[in-house]
Amino acid sequence: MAEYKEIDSVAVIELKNPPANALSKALVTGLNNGVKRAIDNPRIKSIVLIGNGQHFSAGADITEFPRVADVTSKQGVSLLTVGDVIESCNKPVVSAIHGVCFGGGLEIALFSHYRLAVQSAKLGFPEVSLGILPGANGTQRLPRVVGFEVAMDMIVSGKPVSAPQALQYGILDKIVDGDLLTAAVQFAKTLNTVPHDRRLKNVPVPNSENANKHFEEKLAKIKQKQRGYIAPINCLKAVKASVDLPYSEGVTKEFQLFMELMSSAQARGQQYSFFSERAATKWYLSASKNYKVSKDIPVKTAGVIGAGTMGSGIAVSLLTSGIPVILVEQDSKNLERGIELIKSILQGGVKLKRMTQSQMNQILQILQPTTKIEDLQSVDLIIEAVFENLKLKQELFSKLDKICKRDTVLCSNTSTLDIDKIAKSTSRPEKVVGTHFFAPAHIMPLLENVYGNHTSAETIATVMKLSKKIRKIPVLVKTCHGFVANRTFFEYSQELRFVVEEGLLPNEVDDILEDFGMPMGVFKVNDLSGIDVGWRIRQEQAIANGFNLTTNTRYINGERYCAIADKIFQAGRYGRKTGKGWYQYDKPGGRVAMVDPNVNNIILNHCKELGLTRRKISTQEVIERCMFAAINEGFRCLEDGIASKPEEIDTIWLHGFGFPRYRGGPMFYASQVGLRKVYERIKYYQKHFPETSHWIASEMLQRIAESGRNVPISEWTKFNPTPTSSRL
Ligand SMILES: CCC/C=C/C(=O)SCCNC(=O)CCNC(=O)[C@H](O)C(C)(C)COP(=O)([O-])OP(=O)([O-])OC[C@H]1O[C@@H](n2cnc3c(N)ncnc32)[C@H](O)[C@@H]1OP(=O)([O-])[O-]
Repeated sequence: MAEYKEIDSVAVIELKNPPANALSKALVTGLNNGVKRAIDNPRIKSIVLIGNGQHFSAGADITEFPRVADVTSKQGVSLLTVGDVIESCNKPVVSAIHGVCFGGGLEIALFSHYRLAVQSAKLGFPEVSLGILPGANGTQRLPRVVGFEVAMDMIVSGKPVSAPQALQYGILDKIVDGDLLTAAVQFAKTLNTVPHDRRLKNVPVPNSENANKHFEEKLAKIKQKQRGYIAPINCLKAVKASVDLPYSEGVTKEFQLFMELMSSAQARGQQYSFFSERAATKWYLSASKNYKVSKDIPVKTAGVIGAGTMGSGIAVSLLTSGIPVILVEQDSKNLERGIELIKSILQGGVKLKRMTQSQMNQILQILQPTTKIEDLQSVDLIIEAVFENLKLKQELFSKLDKICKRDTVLCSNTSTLDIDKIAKSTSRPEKVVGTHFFAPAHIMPLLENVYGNHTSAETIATVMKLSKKIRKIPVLVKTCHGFVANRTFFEYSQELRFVVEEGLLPNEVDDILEDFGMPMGVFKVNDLSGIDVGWRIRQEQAIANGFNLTTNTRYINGERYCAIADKIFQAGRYGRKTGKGWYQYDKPGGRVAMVDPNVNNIILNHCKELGLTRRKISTQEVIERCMFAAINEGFRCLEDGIASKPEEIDTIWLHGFGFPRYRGGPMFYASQVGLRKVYERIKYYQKHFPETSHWIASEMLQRIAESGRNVPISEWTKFNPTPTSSRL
């Protein structure tokens, strides 16, 4: 776990816990033993700490977190005990850093007396994203190196800094070229004693004159931008303690704030999210088709068809990852508009200093716009982003099948359509796959990849690998109407329209959702995506299923239907783009949403016409109805084999819909509420709303709820009544 060796007068202790040298109990004990052995050996004059493999250390071992005392207490060997041993050691200790040096790893480095790194190293305190704070004195030590403001920014944001930036801040003493171990040993040999100010607890926090002002400003920002999150606030308070209190009292304050977080439900949600988004990327169809064994086709060139908002965003994701793109539109006017869109997205990146003008120009060099679809004949992969219409997509795929080389992967950016129906129009169904991007495609992290009955493992491996290359979080699901994202979101939003029909106004519902932690209420989301878009989808579905949808429709095949959204559409209110939808906006395309009495009139008149008596609806009822409807559908996705584990559904909601990370995702939320209670409330709503089939409880949910025990999420799928053998 920690390997000890001696190079002349230098003891080298190598942290070894693949893949990221997480500081497990065993590693920390090994490190402690190693440092003590070096201290006891009179021939040893200095000590080098270095990481084995790709990283120095990714920090404390998150899998051990439930045992809080092990991580922080001074009993047994904890990060703090070994930290004290390192800092008080009379032989100079040098941390030699490569890869990542995060969290507890950086705390070890800050207990060390000197820090060296290679140019590519990254250093930071990501704890805030796990719902905690750097509880091994990181909040007290970093400010003593970089000052209050920089420490506050680093710890509250959780964002790492590059080695050159760390050198500038004074976190690093030196950046070294060539072999890190050789350079670190050489450096360590030049050291004899440990100067007083190399033990950070002896050093005052520099540049802290304006700490109160910075504190207040940051607090206000957190409350506005990270509404509901408690970790950033405790991180901020802990860093402030480094200025307000002597070191020994500061660490006590840090411990108290740390324990508050560690025992919170938010930390459980955020730590679950860390593991669930990793679990979600591990796809498995069978022993011979899974993320471990299936080989991908390298994507060296790509095509994007359709240069609208989605197509342009997708092209930007590929281009900025270094993949040359051939962008196809049907005429030069649309193509020109797409190019301008791409340029304006990239220009935004330049403005935000995410790239330089010259990098932007280089990116544009690998963009090849064209109106000739034949130009796609030799690309490795194509993503189609045309209008959401099955016939149109089938015609396009049939054409591509004839034009493209045999092993080109054909992807559809459909958000709902059955991949098998699209694949049927080609002679290569094994090469057809869904890549459902979320708008804006160059920003939203989720990529819902969808396989059909004939999609090959090689094709799946290709899109899953590509997703990571273009910095997306991929989830693989099976084809069906709406896949997981839209299937579950549909039930959530439909239930909220019913709530409006029964008594609340759209802004009242949105306020409740935003207080719950959603970044935007569902009616604001609707305005953003376009009320006309939803209307068109409903109309197409109605035509496909042979019924006539009017603004008087109340039931479809016995199912409750709410026509208020259709009435909003009929009033010419298409959403933000027209300056009015469920809300009134400051201008067409504007962002400031205001309550509009005209909308309230449409809703009230609708209820009057139908003879509906409106009632007061509690916050609890609103949350239960939208969340439990989505959760029930999530269980049905598991039953149908559309999702293979609850973590996939949660990752989709976290990264596709901005579900609050501290609640883990809807399925984790259900586990926290308790599945017995969720099930009972679903039964209750079924009794009250028998004309809504999404209240028929999933059999899988029922089985778990009636098992009489608290089944952990990892075991839920064992209760699947209809297991699809290939997915288990
Ligand atoms: C005392 C209190 C104060 C201290 C608090 C802390 O330090 S809090 C900690 C603060 N630190 C963080 O928050 C850092 C979190 N980690 C990261 O940011 C990234 O994992 C990475 C940059 C280290 C590697 O990225 P990458 O894209 O190359 O790879 P990848 O992301 O797929 O990970 C590979 C495998 O390593 C696993 N694993 C990783 N770290 C840990 C860990 N700390 N623990 C356990 N496991 C960890 C990960 O689960 C995965 O396992 P799997 O699925 O293969 O079984």
